[in-house]
Amino acid sequence: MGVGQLAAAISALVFAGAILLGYEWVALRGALDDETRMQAAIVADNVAASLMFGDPQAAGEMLASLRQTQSLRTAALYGRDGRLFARYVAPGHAARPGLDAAMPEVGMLAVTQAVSYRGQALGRLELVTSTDRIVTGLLRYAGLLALASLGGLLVVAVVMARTRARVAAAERELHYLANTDAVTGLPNRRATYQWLEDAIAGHRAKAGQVAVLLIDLDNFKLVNDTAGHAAGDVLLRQVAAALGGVVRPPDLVGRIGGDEFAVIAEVADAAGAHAIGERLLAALRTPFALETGEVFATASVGLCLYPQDAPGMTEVLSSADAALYRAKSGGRNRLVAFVPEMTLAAQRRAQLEADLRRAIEQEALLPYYQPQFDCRTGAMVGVEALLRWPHPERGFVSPGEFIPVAEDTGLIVELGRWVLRRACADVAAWDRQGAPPLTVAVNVSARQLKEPDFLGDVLAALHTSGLAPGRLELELTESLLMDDVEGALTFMHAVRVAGVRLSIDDFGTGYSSLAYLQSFPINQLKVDRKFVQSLPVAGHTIATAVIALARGFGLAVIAEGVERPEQLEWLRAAGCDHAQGFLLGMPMPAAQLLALATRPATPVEA
Ligand SMILES: Nc1nc2c(ncn2[C@@H]2O[C@@H]3COP(=O)(O)O[C@H]4[C@@H](O)[C@H](n5cnc6c(=O)[nH]c(N)nc65)O[C@@H]4COP(=O)(O)O[C@H]3[C@H]2O)c(=O)[nH]1
Repeated sequence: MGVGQLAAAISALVFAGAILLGYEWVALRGALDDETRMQAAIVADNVAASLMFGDPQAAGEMLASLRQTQSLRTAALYGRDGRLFARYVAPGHAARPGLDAAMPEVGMLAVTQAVSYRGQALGRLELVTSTDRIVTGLLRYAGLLALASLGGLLVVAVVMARTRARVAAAERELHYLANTDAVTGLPNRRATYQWLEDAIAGHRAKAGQVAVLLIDLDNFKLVNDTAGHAAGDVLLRQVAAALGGVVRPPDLVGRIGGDEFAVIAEVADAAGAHAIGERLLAALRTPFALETGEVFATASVGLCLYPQDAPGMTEVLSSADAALYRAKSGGRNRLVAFVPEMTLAAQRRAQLEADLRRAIEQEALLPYYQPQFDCRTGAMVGVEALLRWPHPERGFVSPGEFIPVAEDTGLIVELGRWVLRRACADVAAWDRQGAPPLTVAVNVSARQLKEPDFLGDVLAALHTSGLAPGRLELELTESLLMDDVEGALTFMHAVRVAGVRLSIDDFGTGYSSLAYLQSFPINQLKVDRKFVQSLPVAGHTIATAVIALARGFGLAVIAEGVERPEQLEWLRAAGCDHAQGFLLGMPMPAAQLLALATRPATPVEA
């Protein structure tokens, strides 16, 4: 209990005690008054005869009988003329001056009673009693009250002190929980940002810079998915320890997201910040030991300096984020420092995302179709569906620009579902309008494959359009397959059972191992246009190898990006089954493709 509270409690108790004592005084004094009056009435009756017969001795004896009454001080009987007739004075006390003495002394209570006989006034009797007994009782009562109050105060003070200690401990616990990451024990996002805010606020007058390094683990998701969450937590703790080993107080390492950490350090200049960034990368390049084996948790690091690169907390964070994004998109496992152009790129990207969201809502994107031809017969055998986005201000935006945004934001799931439905519906409609039975290849993103009901989406698109499953070909990229081999295999087997065809896009550009290739239930390999473009001068080694590989595994092979007749000629001679490219047909709107497909002669013969 604080001094102020104690004083308030004591004042309240004193006030309450005073009211109680006052009340008690009035009550007890009233009782004494009643008692004395009653005595006076009895004595008055008894002394009436003495007064009437003028016998003061008998009256004095009668008054003296009151000696048993402890508090009585004097009893005096006055005649009709007001003269004293008889008196009793308690031993050790003085007599009162007379009946008309105005007020009784302090501590005394005086009661007068008329003495009469059959209605005839004979005189007056005055009894004076002391209130000492009441005062003594009240003092005792006040003492007890004070003792009880003190005891109560003591108990309250002890209880309050304990409650306070408990509240303080709970507050400390809450503060810890609110500011600490439960897995690593590092400051969490909130505490890290608070630290940054304080560092910026405290820095203003100082020289040097506050460096913000955002660290994103490159392989964490893979570890979490393959080795389980417990292993993921162990890895996070080891990473936290490794980062902590690089940074010295007062600099801070915090965990600000699933696999995102931040380091806030006060440095002399940009070189100092770079040095920390490099040390962080080096610390994460050493393998971490998990129960399932060693893993490498390399990281991408984005660096931004306050005040050199950004004027405040929000800007410094978004700029570090832009640098981190650049580090990730630039191939990961690297440190990228913020440069002003990144802000523009980030703004452009954010704008693109907003525009894309709107375009998807308004179904403003278009499926274009690029024809695919049989290299031997020259007949059109299929199409590849390629998205086009006619942007109201920017004209056609390249899928190379908006597909990664759609993938990052998850918009690709909805977009991909829509393309699937449109592509199947368009090809089925062409059938009805006299086109040859074309296959339609649709690109699939890794994110779509991870959707639990992607297979359901594929089957629904086929069912709604009425297209035979064998006419739909899903194009999967090598990197997509290697991202989650088990998941991809499960999906591939299921979709193949349904009769849908599978093709590996951009073959030769990823890291697929031949062992995997053997286990993938695919129908076709697609030679990447990078190899086709340098044909026939260069690139033929890989192109020949891919064609041979396809033959070996009993797969069809298609070449994309055929731009020149000699490339087509080379592919035809090398035994490539199908070809697509600007030479044979540009990606075009559905109506134009239908016109081309229903035309008697095919361009490959040209
Ligand atoms: N230089 C050259 N290029 C040629 C030639 N013939 C065709 N191309 C281009 O090559 C790309 C082939 O598509 P991709 O490898 O699947 O690569 C596609 C694909 O990965 C992605 N994409 C496009 N539409 C979709 C879609 O609906 N879903 C998904 N997930 N990705 C899509 O965007 C990428 C780029 O698409 P586009 O810009 O349409 O670019 C297309 C096409 O226009 C040629 O002779 N020379």
